[in-house]
Amino acid sequence: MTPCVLVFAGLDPGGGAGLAADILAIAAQGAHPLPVATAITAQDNNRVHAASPVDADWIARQAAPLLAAFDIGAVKLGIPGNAANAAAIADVIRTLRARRPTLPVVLDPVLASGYGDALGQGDAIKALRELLALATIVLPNLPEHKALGEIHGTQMLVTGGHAAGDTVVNRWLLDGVEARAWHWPRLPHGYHGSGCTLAAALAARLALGERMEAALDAAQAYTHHTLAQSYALAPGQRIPRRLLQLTTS
Ligand SMILES: Cc1ncc(COP(=O)(O)O)c(N)n1
Repeated sequence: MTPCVLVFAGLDPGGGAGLAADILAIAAQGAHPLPVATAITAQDNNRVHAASPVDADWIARQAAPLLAAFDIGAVKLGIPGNAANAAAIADVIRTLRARRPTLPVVLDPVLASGYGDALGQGDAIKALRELLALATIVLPNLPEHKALGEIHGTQMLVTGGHAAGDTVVNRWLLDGVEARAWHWPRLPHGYHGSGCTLAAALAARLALGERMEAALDAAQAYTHHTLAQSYALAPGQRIPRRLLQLTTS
């Protein structure tokens, strides 16, 4: 059966990040996305102009029919929008975990856009706190890792895209101790939605039943490929190519 990944994330109508990115990245792994909207945003490939959370009631309302009808193999968390939405998402996860205690939950702790634009209301770290405690693995970039610190009992993949150098080093930490590091050749551009792509692909791989190390391998290789094959819609950040191109030779 095709496994489902329940996604909580914001809508980027530019199609570069958030739900649109997650849907493509999950489908590309062979899993089925269940996209629950947490916020509506106004953005292009570079800047976030505005973000508005959905009513917190609508988190449970969107998720309820999905929980009733579908077998959920993993959860991917992007921006919650505000603290009330984060609490409602945490309730959904607790319901799912009561059925399946080992349910993988992948959290992309988005504190701001690449340019530092806000993606929600209120203190983003405070809103994430309850979700961080429920996550199986958290994928912070270097600035996010610095802001969050270590989270006891939670695995992390700290992505090194923000450091200098010809290689991007992604570090897998178990309780703060490095289990493995991956080295990827640095690509020459900036990308919109690369963090979303990696977290969504990882959640899909876990839903497909892969073990964490294999899933991390596959999700990073896929993400690197989407960046290497990226395309431009406008000057500035490029868009990861998340769907394979069919050749017609
Ligand atoms: C709705 C939404 N969610 C997340 C991001 C961050 O994207 P990135 O993966 O580039 O950090 C974004 N720009 N918009």
